[in-house]
Amino acid sequence: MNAIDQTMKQLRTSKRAAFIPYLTVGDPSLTATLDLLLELQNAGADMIELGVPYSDPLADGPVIQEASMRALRNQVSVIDVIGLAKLARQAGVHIPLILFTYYNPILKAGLGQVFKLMHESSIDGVIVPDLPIEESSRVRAHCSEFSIHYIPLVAPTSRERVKMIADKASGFIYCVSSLGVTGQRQQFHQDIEAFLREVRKATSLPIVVGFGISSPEQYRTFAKLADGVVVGSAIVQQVGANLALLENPESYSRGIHHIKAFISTLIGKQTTPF
Ligand SMILES: O=P(O)(O)OC[C@@H](O)[C@@H](O)c1c[nH]c2ccccc12
Repeated sequence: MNAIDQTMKQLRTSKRAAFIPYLTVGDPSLTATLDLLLELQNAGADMIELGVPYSDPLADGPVIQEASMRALRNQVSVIDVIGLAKLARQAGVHIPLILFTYYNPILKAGLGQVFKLMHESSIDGVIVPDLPIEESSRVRAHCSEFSIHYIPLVAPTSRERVKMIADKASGFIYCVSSLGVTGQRQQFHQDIEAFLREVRKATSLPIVVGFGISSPEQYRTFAKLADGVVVGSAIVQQVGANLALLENPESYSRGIHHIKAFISTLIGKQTTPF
């Protein structure tokens, strides 16, 4: 059984939604990302989305776009991201890791090579937001070869496609809460609850919701409606806000602590004083 399945099974027993943070890997450095992975795990993350920086992130808002540009200044490639996952495993990150990448970087790196390396790094799932399910057979074949879950996105506008997408999915279904691009928001799609109920009817897989979730209230609301909640931009924004601290060895741990405090508040855990 894949680690994602085990985690979702345990969470179902304890009646708790998975907390799934997203980070842009290499922002502002690979070292900082490695430390943040450990901090996220300590703060209560149940799985983590490892974002591959990309020059044309069409589904991303300004926060993740800027994070991608910062990481690309360090020339972070999809191979570097997979290599970091391996280092994270050696450093004690044991929760499931999901590679989050646009299609171009893995196509250019070679799907066979990418999936072999992902397997060696114990990466448990992959999300490719710009790969339509109709064109995903090659990626899904590589996923099956290494028992890596292929996690598709479904949007409130793709209702008639939900069943077809769900039938080709594994791990969980990623339901985006709103139309448009990633980024913190006050409003979500007007009938998001009905949409989540429809997705639940179309699959026996866990359903996870993401897009725009950035406050403890929003987190609590969605944690009741889904089996997992993804938070990306709000956390990536905290990395951007603490860049100066993170880029100076003297204040680095203070920067990490600020991000950790934000996450603890977001998911409703008490923080230890610095
Ligand atoms: O950033 P947000 O609004 O919290 O949404 C999650 C998102 O970051 C992450 O899952 C993601 C990053 N890039 C994406 C592109 C498409 C869909 C989802 C994503």
